[in-house]
Amino acid sequence: MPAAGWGHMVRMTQIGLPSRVRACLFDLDGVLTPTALVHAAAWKQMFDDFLHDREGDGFRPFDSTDDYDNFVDGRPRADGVRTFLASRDIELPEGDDDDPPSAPTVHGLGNRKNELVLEKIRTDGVTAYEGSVRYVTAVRAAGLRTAVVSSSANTRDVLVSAGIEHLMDVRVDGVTAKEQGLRGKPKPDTYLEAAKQLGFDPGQAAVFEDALVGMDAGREGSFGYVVGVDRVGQADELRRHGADTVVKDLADLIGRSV
Ligand SMILES: O=P(O)(O)OC[C@H]1O[C@@H](O)[C@H](O)[C@@H](O)[C@@H]1O
Repeated sequence: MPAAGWGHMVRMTQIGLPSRVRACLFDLDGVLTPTALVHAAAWKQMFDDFLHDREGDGFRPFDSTDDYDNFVDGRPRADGVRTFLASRDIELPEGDDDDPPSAPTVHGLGNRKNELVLEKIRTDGVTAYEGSVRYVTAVRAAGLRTAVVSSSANTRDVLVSAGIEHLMDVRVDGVTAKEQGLRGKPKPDTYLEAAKQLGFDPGQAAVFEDALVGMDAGREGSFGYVVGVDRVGQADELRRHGADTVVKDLADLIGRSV
C-alpha cells in the first residue's frame, strides 16, 4: 500500500480535487441544501413589504436574482440588510438583536425575514441535494475531513432537518462566528477557522460555494481549491470571483481527475 494510503490514491481520480486537498469546507444554503431559494424568497417578501410601506405603489421591488446575488447571498443576516439598503441609499438605525420584527431597524428587518424563513422550513422541511450527499459521502470515504461553513444562524436546524449533520466533522456558522467575533463572508475568517479546527492549512482545504462573496472569501484566504456551485446560471460570475472550477452539482466532480 502507498504511504498516503489507498484512500488518497482513489480520491485523486474519483472526487475531482488536487491531491494537496485533505479537507472539504462546504457552504450550506445552495450547496448542501436548496435553502438558498427559501432565503431568496423570504428576503424578497420582507424587502418588498418594507419598500412598499416606505415608497408606495411605485416602489422598485427586490430582484431575487440580481439583488440577492450581489447584496445578500452568503452574507450574515444583518450584513445582508445593510448591504441591500445601502444599494438603495437607505439608512436605518441598527437597533438590537432582539428587536421585534415590526421595528424599522436593521435587526428588526433581519428578524422579520428570519420569521419567514423559519416558517417555511418548519412547514416544508428540508431535503438535501442528492448529488451533494453522494459527493460528501465519497470524499469522506476517501479519507478527507469535512466542515460546513455558513453565515446562517439556522445552520444546525437545517442540517438536522435534512438529516446530514453526521456528515460534517466541524460546523462554523452564524452562531459560532458571532460567539468568536469572526468576520462574515466575503472575509475568509469562517473558512479559515473551519480549516484550523480540522487541523489543516488553507492550502490543504477546498471551498465549495454558490455565493459570489464565498468565492471572494476563498480567494482572499488562499485556499487550495475553490469549487463554484452554479445553481442559477452564474458560472461566469463565479469564475470572475475566483472559482477554480464550476459545477452544476457536486456529484459532477465524482469520477473527475484534476
Ligand atoms: O438569516 P440566516 O439564516 O442567519 O442566514 C444568513 C444568510 O445565510 C446564507 O447562507 C444565505 O446565503 C443568505 O441568504 C442568508 O441570508
